[in-house]
Amino acid sequence: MKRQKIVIALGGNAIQSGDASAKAQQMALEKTAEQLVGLVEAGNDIIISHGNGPQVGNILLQQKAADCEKNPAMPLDTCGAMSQGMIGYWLENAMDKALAKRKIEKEVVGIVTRVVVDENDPAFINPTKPIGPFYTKEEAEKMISETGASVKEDAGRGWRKVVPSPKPISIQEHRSINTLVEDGKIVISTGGGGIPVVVKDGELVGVEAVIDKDFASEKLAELVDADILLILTAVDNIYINYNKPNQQLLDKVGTSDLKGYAEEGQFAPGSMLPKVEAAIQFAESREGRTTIITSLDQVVAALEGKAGTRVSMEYNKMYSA
Ligand SMILES: Nc1ncnc2c1ncn2[C@@H]1O[C@H](COP(=O)(O)OP(=O)(O)O)[C@@H](O)[C@H]1O
Ligand SMILES: NC(=O)OP(=O)(O)O
Repeated sequence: MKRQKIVIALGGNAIQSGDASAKAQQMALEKTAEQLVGLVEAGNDIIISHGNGPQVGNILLQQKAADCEKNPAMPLDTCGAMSQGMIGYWLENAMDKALAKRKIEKEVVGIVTRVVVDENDPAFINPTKPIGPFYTKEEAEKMISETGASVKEDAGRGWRKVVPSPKPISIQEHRSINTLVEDGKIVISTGGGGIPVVVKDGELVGVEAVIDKDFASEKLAELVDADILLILTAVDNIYINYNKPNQQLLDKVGTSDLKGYAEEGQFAPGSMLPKVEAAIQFAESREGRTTIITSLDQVVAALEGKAGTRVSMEYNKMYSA
């Protein structure tokens, strides 16, 4: 396999599947790291990013539960930073352990990453990013009437608190991230989509938001000039007519066809749609760039072209030729 620079966006199931305890999440990340090390063993340079929706929502609830004069609740940008540090720390330990098992000597470095957004992004007046635990419809309605909270249905899975999710414009630490990866380090960065900041009077100021980690990973992949954006989630492939009797797996798809499928409404907003949009954006950002969407189990096979969905402009030409 040719050596490639890969930005990996880890989906929720790589960190947490039900049990939100530290132990369970650390164990999930150990399994995740075992798979990711396969990419390092094959000689690739990797930068790992990850989601934080469940974790940042839980941290926010913990803040509110403890809120008092001597122990004030922290704002959402700071909760995002906490989730980034927490998951980054677990991931560093998990990667170290998996590397040691395979006798690979590589340093793992976590970077606290700030992501610049636009303070006029329309997302600030239309919160859409689900965070924290799931609620029933009845619980959600009670929360809305009692607290005025923004709570919405999340892709058919239940009801969750929603917060603004502005689009990433730039990644403050991208040059240092690239220096580290070029120096052979495994870098963990842009966790939870990055800590959202806006530029005010020449300074970076945190804002109440959670950036989508697939969009932030895409931005990072462009900025570090990655070859591949690897989006890992719970399914092996993207499908059209997903979960219907005529479901069809996509293995290689051109960005033009994928845009068409998205316009048809093939991808659920809030779950597969942001991944598809990020996939198209990266694949179209420059000739030769590929996005792969697959599951953790298929990660090495997908890099070898034997699994997963590959998105590239190359396939537009192939099918229109
Ligand atoms: N057309 C589709 N093809 C594949 N998966 C889809 C599709 N539409 C919706 N999905 C769902 O989207 C999920 C991925 O979104 P989500 O769980 O939000 O991502 P994450 O892994 O980042 O937490 C898949 O596990 C699948 O259930
Ligand atoms: N920040 C973010 O996109 O997290 P999730 O992937 O967990 O929703």
